[in-house]
Amino acid sequence: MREIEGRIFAAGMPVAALMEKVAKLIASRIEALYPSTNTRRVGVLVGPGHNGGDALVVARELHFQGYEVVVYRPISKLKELTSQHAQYADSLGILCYEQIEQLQDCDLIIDGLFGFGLERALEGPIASAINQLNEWSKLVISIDLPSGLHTDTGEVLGTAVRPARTFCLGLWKLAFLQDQALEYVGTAELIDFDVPLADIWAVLGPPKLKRVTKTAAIAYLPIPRAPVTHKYKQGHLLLICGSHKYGGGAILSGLGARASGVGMLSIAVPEYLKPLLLAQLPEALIIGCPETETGAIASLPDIELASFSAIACGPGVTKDATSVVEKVLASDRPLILDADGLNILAELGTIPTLSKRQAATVLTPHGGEFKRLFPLGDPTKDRVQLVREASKLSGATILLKGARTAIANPSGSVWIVPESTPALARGGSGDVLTGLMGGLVAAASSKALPLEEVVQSAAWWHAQAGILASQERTELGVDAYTLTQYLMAVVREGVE
Ligand SMILES: NC(=O)C1=CN([C@@H]2O[C@H](COP(=O)(O)OP(=O)(O)OC[C@H]3O[C@@H](n4cnc5c(N)ncnc54)[C@H](O)[C@@H]3O)[C@@H](O)[C@H]2O)[C@@H](O)CC1
Ligand SMILES: Nc1ncnc2c1ncn2[C@@H]1O[C@H](COP(=O)(O)OP(=O)(O)O)[C@@H](O)[C@H]1O
Ligand SMILES: [K+]
Repeated sequence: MREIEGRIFAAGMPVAALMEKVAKLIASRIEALYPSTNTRRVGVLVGPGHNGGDALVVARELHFQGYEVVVYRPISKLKELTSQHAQYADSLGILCYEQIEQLQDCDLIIDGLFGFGLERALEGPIASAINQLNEWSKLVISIDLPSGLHTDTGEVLGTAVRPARTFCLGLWKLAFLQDQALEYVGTAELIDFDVPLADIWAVLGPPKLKRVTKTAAIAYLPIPRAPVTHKYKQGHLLLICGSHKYGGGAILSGLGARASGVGMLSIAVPEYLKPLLLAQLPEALIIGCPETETGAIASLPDIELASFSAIACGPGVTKDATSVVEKVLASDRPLILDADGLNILAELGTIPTLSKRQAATVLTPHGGEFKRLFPLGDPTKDRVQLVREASKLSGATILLKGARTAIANPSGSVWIVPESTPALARGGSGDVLTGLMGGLVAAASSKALPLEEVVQSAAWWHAQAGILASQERTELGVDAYTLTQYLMAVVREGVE
């Protein structure tokens, strides 16, 4: 952002003019959301840099709109432009305090302490003031970033403001897409101040980090179908799932795969599950497999793996299905591995095993599985960086599940699903994703859709179904079976 901003300034845009433009946009959003009729007294936290400058321009605008504005300015040494705005605010009679307590009776607090220029951990009186503010549980909104968060990793540097809403300026800062920052940012809104595309490209090159949008996700679904086609042209998925311990995962993945519209669906399960699966998924070919003593799938009988368009393996298989996982890894079919399929891969040795694969592999770990597969660092920290590194090392597409699921590809690109719902944090919802993605990857062969795009489509679709279900049924009403029943509605709304 700093480099992009630098290009804009070098091209002739005055720094002060940009600050004015940005702050006016913020002020008008505040006026729309919190009219002065109900929000009388506004406290503005002003830091030493241009985040503070923005805040002072907002303070001035709100003052002229009839709000009663007071400022808290804990650091007296200000950048020049910020200092000029501070002087002008003083001249208008806007009161300025060095103690946050003076803002305790405000209806709204605007946080302009630090933006992307925060360099080191907050400590001392500023940190105490932020902690105090958080204890008041007041309505707070942050400019650009909650003060205290690292703009890229989203890590809390010492302490951080917890606003109800954050106006992110210009381009989404990476922090907004990192799980660890989400409990801080509140509702995130982008304030678009017309950053020229040419400057973005000049600094970042072709986009390597992408937010999955509805348009991109829908574009890579296998629709519309060719008018003349047949079931084998629409892909054939082999789903390998289930055990005595975990039977339901097979049904959930099967229902996820059904929603993908895949032409043919074969499901390999332990023999005992066959009648149950047949009852739930009459259209599927159910392959009953011999079982280990522990009730896992022991082997895949008489199956020609090469005849499938894709294989998805893992939900509910348990760690005793090693030989099956070895067999699918050795096949030349696109493979999606999930759940214990991943734990088995980790035991086999992730990177040496994957280096022998001849076809594309997609791994869909949650944080715990990721750590076992790739002991690279803590996946609750800078997830985007970690998942990118894991994909580079392994040559596989890695989908790291979470509140902001991140998908990295061997090409170096990372996709992030920018919207989801904690309603999905529930046993079985990942199984649905595996089936859905498996079906889409298999069906993609009919339209020669690239794997990278298909995986992001699946992740988006899954998250949107969760959102839709939780809107209708509350966050408590999205069990994994219900989730499968909402998949179709997402696409119907998307293509309308
Ligand atoms: N392109 C953009 O995104 C635009 C950004 N603007 C604003 O400019 C901000 C960035 O401005 P700056 O680069 O001045 O950075 P900040 O305003 O984020 O803060 C940097 C200042 O804080 C000091 N500082 C850093 N860490 C500290 C710590 N731990 N304790 C005490 N002081 C510390 C630095 O010495 C520096 O003076 C953005 O966040 C945004 O609000 C807008 O004015 C215009 C457009
Ligand atoms: N807090 C959250 N917000 C949004 N999505 C979530 C959240 N927690 C989990 N999810 C999603 O729910 C699914 C859980 O999958 P997983 O952990 O494999 O569960 P299971 O193995 O029980 O099916 C993933 O798609 C994940 O991204
Ligand atoms: K801020």
